[in-house]
Amino acid sequence: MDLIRKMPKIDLHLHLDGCVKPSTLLELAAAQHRILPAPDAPGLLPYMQVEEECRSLTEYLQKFDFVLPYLQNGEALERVAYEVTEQAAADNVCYVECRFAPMLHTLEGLSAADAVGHVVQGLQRGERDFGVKARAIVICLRSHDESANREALAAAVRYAGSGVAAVDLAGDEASFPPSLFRSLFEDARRSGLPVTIHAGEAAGPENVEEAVMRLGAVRIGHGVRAREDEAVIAMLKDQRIPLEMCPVSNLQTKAVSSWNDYPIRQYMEQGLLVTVNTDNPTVSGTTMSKEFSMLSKHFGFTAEELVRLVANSIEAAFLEPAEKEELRQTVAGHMAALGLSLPG
Ligand SMILES: O=c1[nH]cnc2c1ncn2[C@H]1C[C@H](O)[C@@H](CO)O1
Ligand SMILES: [Zn+2]
Repeated sequence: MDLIRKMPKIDLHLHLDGCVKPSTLLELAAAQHRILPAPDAPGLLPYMQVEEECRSLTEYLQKFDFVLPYLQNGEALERVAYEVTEQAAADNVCYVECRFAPMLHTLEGLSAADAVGHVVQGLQRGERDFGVKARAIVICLRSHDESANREALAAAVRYAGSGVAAVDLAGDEASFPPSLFRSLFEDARRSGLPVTIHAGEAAGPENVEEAVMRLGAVRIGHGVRAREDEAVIAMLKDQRIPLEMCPVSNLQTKAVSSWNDYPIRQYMEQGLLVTVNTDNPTVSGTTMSKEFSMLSKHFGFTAEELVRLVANSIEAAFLEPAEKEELRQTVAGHMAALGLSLPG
């Protein structure tokens, strides 16, 4: 566990509104003169974190409704983004891609572009203070209409290359298949921003295929159910599409029924480019170190195998080649100090 904690790690799939600290929520609520249902951090946690008995992605997503009312101004957004980098540094995560849906933060008059601007500012301040590299990913939501999603996309394009690294599609996968978003993502691709899409989490492998082949996704969020179709697995392998797997979250949302059933080893043996991420540290009660510990506990992952996952994340990162090389050098240096070598 100590080696896992010290190991330099990368988190490519983490939602801003899924990692608000209860202690921060208390302060945000006080500053906004809002009443919370509990007076202290331990009392708030059950409102912000799923229980063992979570039955589905739909139930999991309800936890986000609790924090969103407090994330409606620039100061709050900048603060939670800053704390993403602080939390990353505390777990030796040296690069983080933090995703969020700007339209969820416009309920009190903030524009989508301003929301993105504040998050980017928080991440950049965190980069300076904590020595963690950070980029934002802008999420379009499955439950939002075309015009809301176009506003989110326009905000992403405005910050493309200056803080925003990609666009994503998230939300209720079971009710809204990716095919509904073809025209939106055609425009996203035209803008030059890379695309990652949540798929194969709460619906089948056809969504993974659609996301890659029709929506132009160059990475897939989760992809757990891709295993139900050999042709989809072959496509992911041939096109070297990274999977952003989030083991603890995937168990909670019932993308799989048990650890025994989790296809991570199978995917690695099939030659897929697997990365491991947290999804929502507060909602899921996890950290990168916990994710790696679970893999070591349930699948016997060795230190070398965990290092391979970190190397995969470097390959999958939405960074320019020179920045990626710089990240590789940093990670390789930290690994070497622990007696570990980063594969090329
Ligand atoms: O695992 C997930 N799958 C689909 N949507 C998700 C997941 N985790 C968070 N979200 C949604 C809820 C958040 O409010 C939104 C923006 O971060 O993204
Ligand atoms: Zn996610």
